[in-house]
Amino acid sequence: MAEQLLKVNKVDAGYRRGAHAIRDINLGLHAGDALGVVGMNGAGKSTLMATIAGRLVPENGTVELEGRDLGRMSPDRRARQGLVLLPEGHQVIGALTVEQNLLVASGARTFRGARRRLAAVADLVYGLFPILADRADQLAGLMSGGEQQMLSIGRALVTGPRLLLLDEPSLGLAPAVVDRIYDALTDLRREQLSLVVVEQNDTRLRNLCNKIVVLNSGVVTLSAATEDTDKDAIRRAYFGASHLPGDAVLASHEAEGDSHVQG
Ligand SMILES: Nc1ncnc2c1ncn2[C@@H]1O[C@H](COP(=O)(O)OP(=O)(O)OP(=O)(O)O)[C@@H](O)[C@H]1O
Repeated sequence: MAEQLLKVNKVDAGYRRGAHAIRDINLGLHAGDALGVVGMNGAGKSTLMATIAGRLVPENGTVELEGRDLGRMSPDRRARQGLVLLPEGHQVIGALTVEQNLLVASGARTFRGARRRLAAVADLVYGLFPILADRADQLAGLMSGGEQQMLSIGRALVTGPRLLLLDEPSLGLAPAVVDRIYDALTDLRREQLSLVVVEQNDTRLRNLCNKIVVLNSGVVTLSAATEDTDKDAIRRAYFGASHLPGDAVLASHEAEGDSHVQG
């Protein structure tokens, strides 16, 4: 079998020595895979993403890219290797225009270099999100939450990722906007971009991703091919076998995930 693009091997990580927010995490991803990570508030999803991206150094275990232990490699260097994190919240510079945001995000040292990098992915970025082309000269800070999220994804794409980590890309967005974002992520998968996507709710992840992991209190409680799992199995892993709630509790979580108001 081909070498894994990403391997997370027995990782413990956290914010204080000995107090692990995530424990004994094992994950594997091949090129072209999309892995969905689901879990409730505080389950450890962002901690896992931060650890893969190099913002946190694991206390135990390793994160490997194509078989190479990334050790203490900085997030910037990981991004240059194609491992790019889009953290929670909109990652735009409000005082710059849409196009300037994309140029700055390219990381090129010269304006000409930035233009070249943007030109190389412009068809992809503007094809996914035509509104970014229409609003190229608008200040990013004046755009809606949904448009800012599209620009955030555009900024990540300009860096030329091979593996894109998205932390709750639907957070705070209206369902129609979330649909638009997930359509774009589906298109990116077709372009062979590998993805790890974190959400509190599994509904959209099950359509996008070929693998699903559920985190509960910092540990993996389910790890499966999406086709081998179903909503009930995810629900049990999500809440933990010792605490199976009634439908009302899950429904309220699902409603929370699907009914954010800002677009
Ligand atoms: N910067 C931090 N310093 C100390 N503890 C933290 C920090 N960030 C997160 N934690 C703790 O680590 C645990 C996991 O948090 P994490 O943010 O990874 O969960 P999450 O699944 O991403 O939650 P959410 O869906 O609310 O973003 C929680 O107990 C949280 O309180």
